Amino acid sequence: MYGLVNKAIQDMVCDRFGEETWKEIKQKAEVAEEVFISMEGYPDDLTHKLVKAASLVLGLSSSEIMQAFGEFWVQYTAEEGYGEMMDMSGDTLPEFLENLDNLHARVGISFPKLTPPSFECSEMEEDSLSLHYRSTREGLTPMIIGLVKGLGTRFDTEVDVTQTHSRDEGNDDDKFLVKYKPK
Ligand SMILES: O=C(O)CCCCN(CCc1ccccc1OCc1ccc(-c2ccc(Oc3ccccc3)cc2)cc1)Cc1ccc(C(=O)O)cc1
Repeated sequence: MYGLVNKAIQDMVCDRFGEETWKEIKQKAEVAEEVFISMEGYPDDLTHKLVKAASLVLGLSSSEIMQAFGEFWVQYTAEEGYGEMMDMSGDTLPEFLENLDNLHARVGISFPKLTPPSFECSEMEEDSLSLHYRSTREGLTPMIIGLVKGLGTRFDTEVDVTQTHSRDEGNDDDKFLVKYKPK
């Protein structure tokens, strides 16, 4: 995973809970890195250790941490220089979700070490769609719920996300019912 993800976790914790709490989380995660270099590749396990340690230190479940992080990521990356790229990926929540693989392909051209998940939309209705999420990574599914909620905020759209299929149940992807209503 690119360091931008770990840096975003650090910034979210520091913004919301302060530097001291972040130091405690890094210590508990046994992460020695002083800083995360956005363009460096880091083992996925480091990110999982940060989420686990944050869950213990903050007294929140890993799922709550990942959902909050997914929501934070949308605004954070828009502010960290990827806003234009995201603007090009759609003017509405359903459009953006349909273009998410193209967005990752564009990022991957500049940053070849990117190993993005794949997203596919199906059963498109006026106010709902099914979102399929496939990834080489385990355990980040709750982040997707937060990401979709973050897109609801970005597109000023009421959104409701419920997981309908899980890889844990032997499906080859996670599937979410996304209901949305532009405000
Ligand atoms: O892998 C999984 O199973 C779950 C992780 C899902 C995280 N994605 C979120 C995708 C997303 C969903 C909804 C709305 C916005 C989203 O992301 C927009 C986006 C995607 C990628 C980047 C990005 C940009 C540069 C990166 O790396 C850098 C950073 C600085 C300098 C050089 C490279 C890494 C990711 C920025 C915004 C983004 C992503 C982040 C990192 C990676 C990766 O390191 O492979 C792959 C994908």
